[in-house]
Amino acid sequence: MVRAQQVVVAYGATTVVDHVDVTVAGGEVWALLGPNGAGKTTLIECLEGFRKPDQGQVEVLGRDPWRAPPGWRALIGALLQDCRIDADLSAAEYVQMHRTYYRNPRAVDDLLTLVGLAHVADRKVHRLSGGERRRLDLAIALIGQPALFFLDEPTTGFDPQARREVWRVIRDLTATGTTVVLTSHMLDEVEALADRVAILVGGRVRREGTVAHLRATANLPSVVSFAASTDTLPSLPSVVSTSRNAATGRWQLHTRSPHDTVRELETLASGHDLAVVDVTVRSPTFEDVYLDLLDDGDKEASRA
Ligand SMILES: Nc1ncnc2c1ncn2[C@@H]1O[C@H](COP(=O)(O)OP(=O)(O)OP(=O)(O)O)[C@@H](O)[C@H]1O
Repeated sequence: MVRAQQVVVAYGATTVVDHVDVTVAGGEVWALLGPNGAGKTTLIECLEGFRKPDQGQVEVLGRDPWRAPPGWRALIGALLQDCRIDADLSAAEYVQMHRTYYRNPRAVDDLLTLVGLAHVADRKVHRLSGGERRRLDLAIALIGQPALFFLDEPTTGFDPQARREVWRVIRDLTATGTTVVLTSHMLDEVEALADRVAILVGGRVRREGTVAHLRATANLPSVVSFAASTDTLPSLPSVVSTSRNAATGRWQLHTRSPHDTVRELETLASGHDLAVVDVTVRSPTFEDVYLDLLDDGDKEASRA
């Protein structure tokens, strides 16, 4: 669906996309992550045909997006970051107005139901809440039944329940073969939706793979934490490092095998008649993994 090779974009003397390769297969959710200013929007604009790369080849649905015919654009849906809706129309009228731009538009009712806005179909657009407007953006982006869907921060401003509803809409789309290119700073969203992730730092892809692959590569420790009636602890074989929270007095054991650590802790407690209570185990989140990879990326960039 998407193939980009050695894409370079520079603004004046500053290269913001630096020899990037992208491959996205049909029906896949491919997520692009990276800190502010990493070059994500610039790269996505090249894939959408809104920007011509200075170097490299881009092919989307078999065409160069920059020179693609109008029929090509009808196969692409895009939910941009800053859609501003300003109209004295109802939600249904607003969708209907946009339907006239498409050859095979989805029905208004279907679209409003799909994004959970059927109950406000007759409400004026300017009276919709922020989250409802964003859902209306999503409805508009889905009118043409796109084969490839660009989603930029799709759930910004949504409440937790609404976010999950949008995730469901996205999963339903991919189940019917739609391919999704997602950019988001919300790592739980990326973890919930993405089949593959690329991490862009300083215009270069520093890491790529499934969330599980990125987790395994990072190999971050879990934390076993507990309260205990002691000021000293002997070292346990599975523990990488030990710390104690001065305010709460809780112990924290950093470990790559939390099961072993809990077992060793039980043995220690029973052997020394030690009261160990309120034991919790926290695995690294995808956010921990991402931040760790960014640290590594920074080190690699400074070495380069
Ligand atoms: N028209 C322009 N002229 C000069 N510099 C630009 C222009 N557009 C973007 N930039 C710079 O290029 C870099 C990459 O911008 P881009 O918008 O692609 O980043 P991003 O990863 O999408 O960031 P964010 O997460 O903040 O949206 C930034 O440093 C930005 O300031």
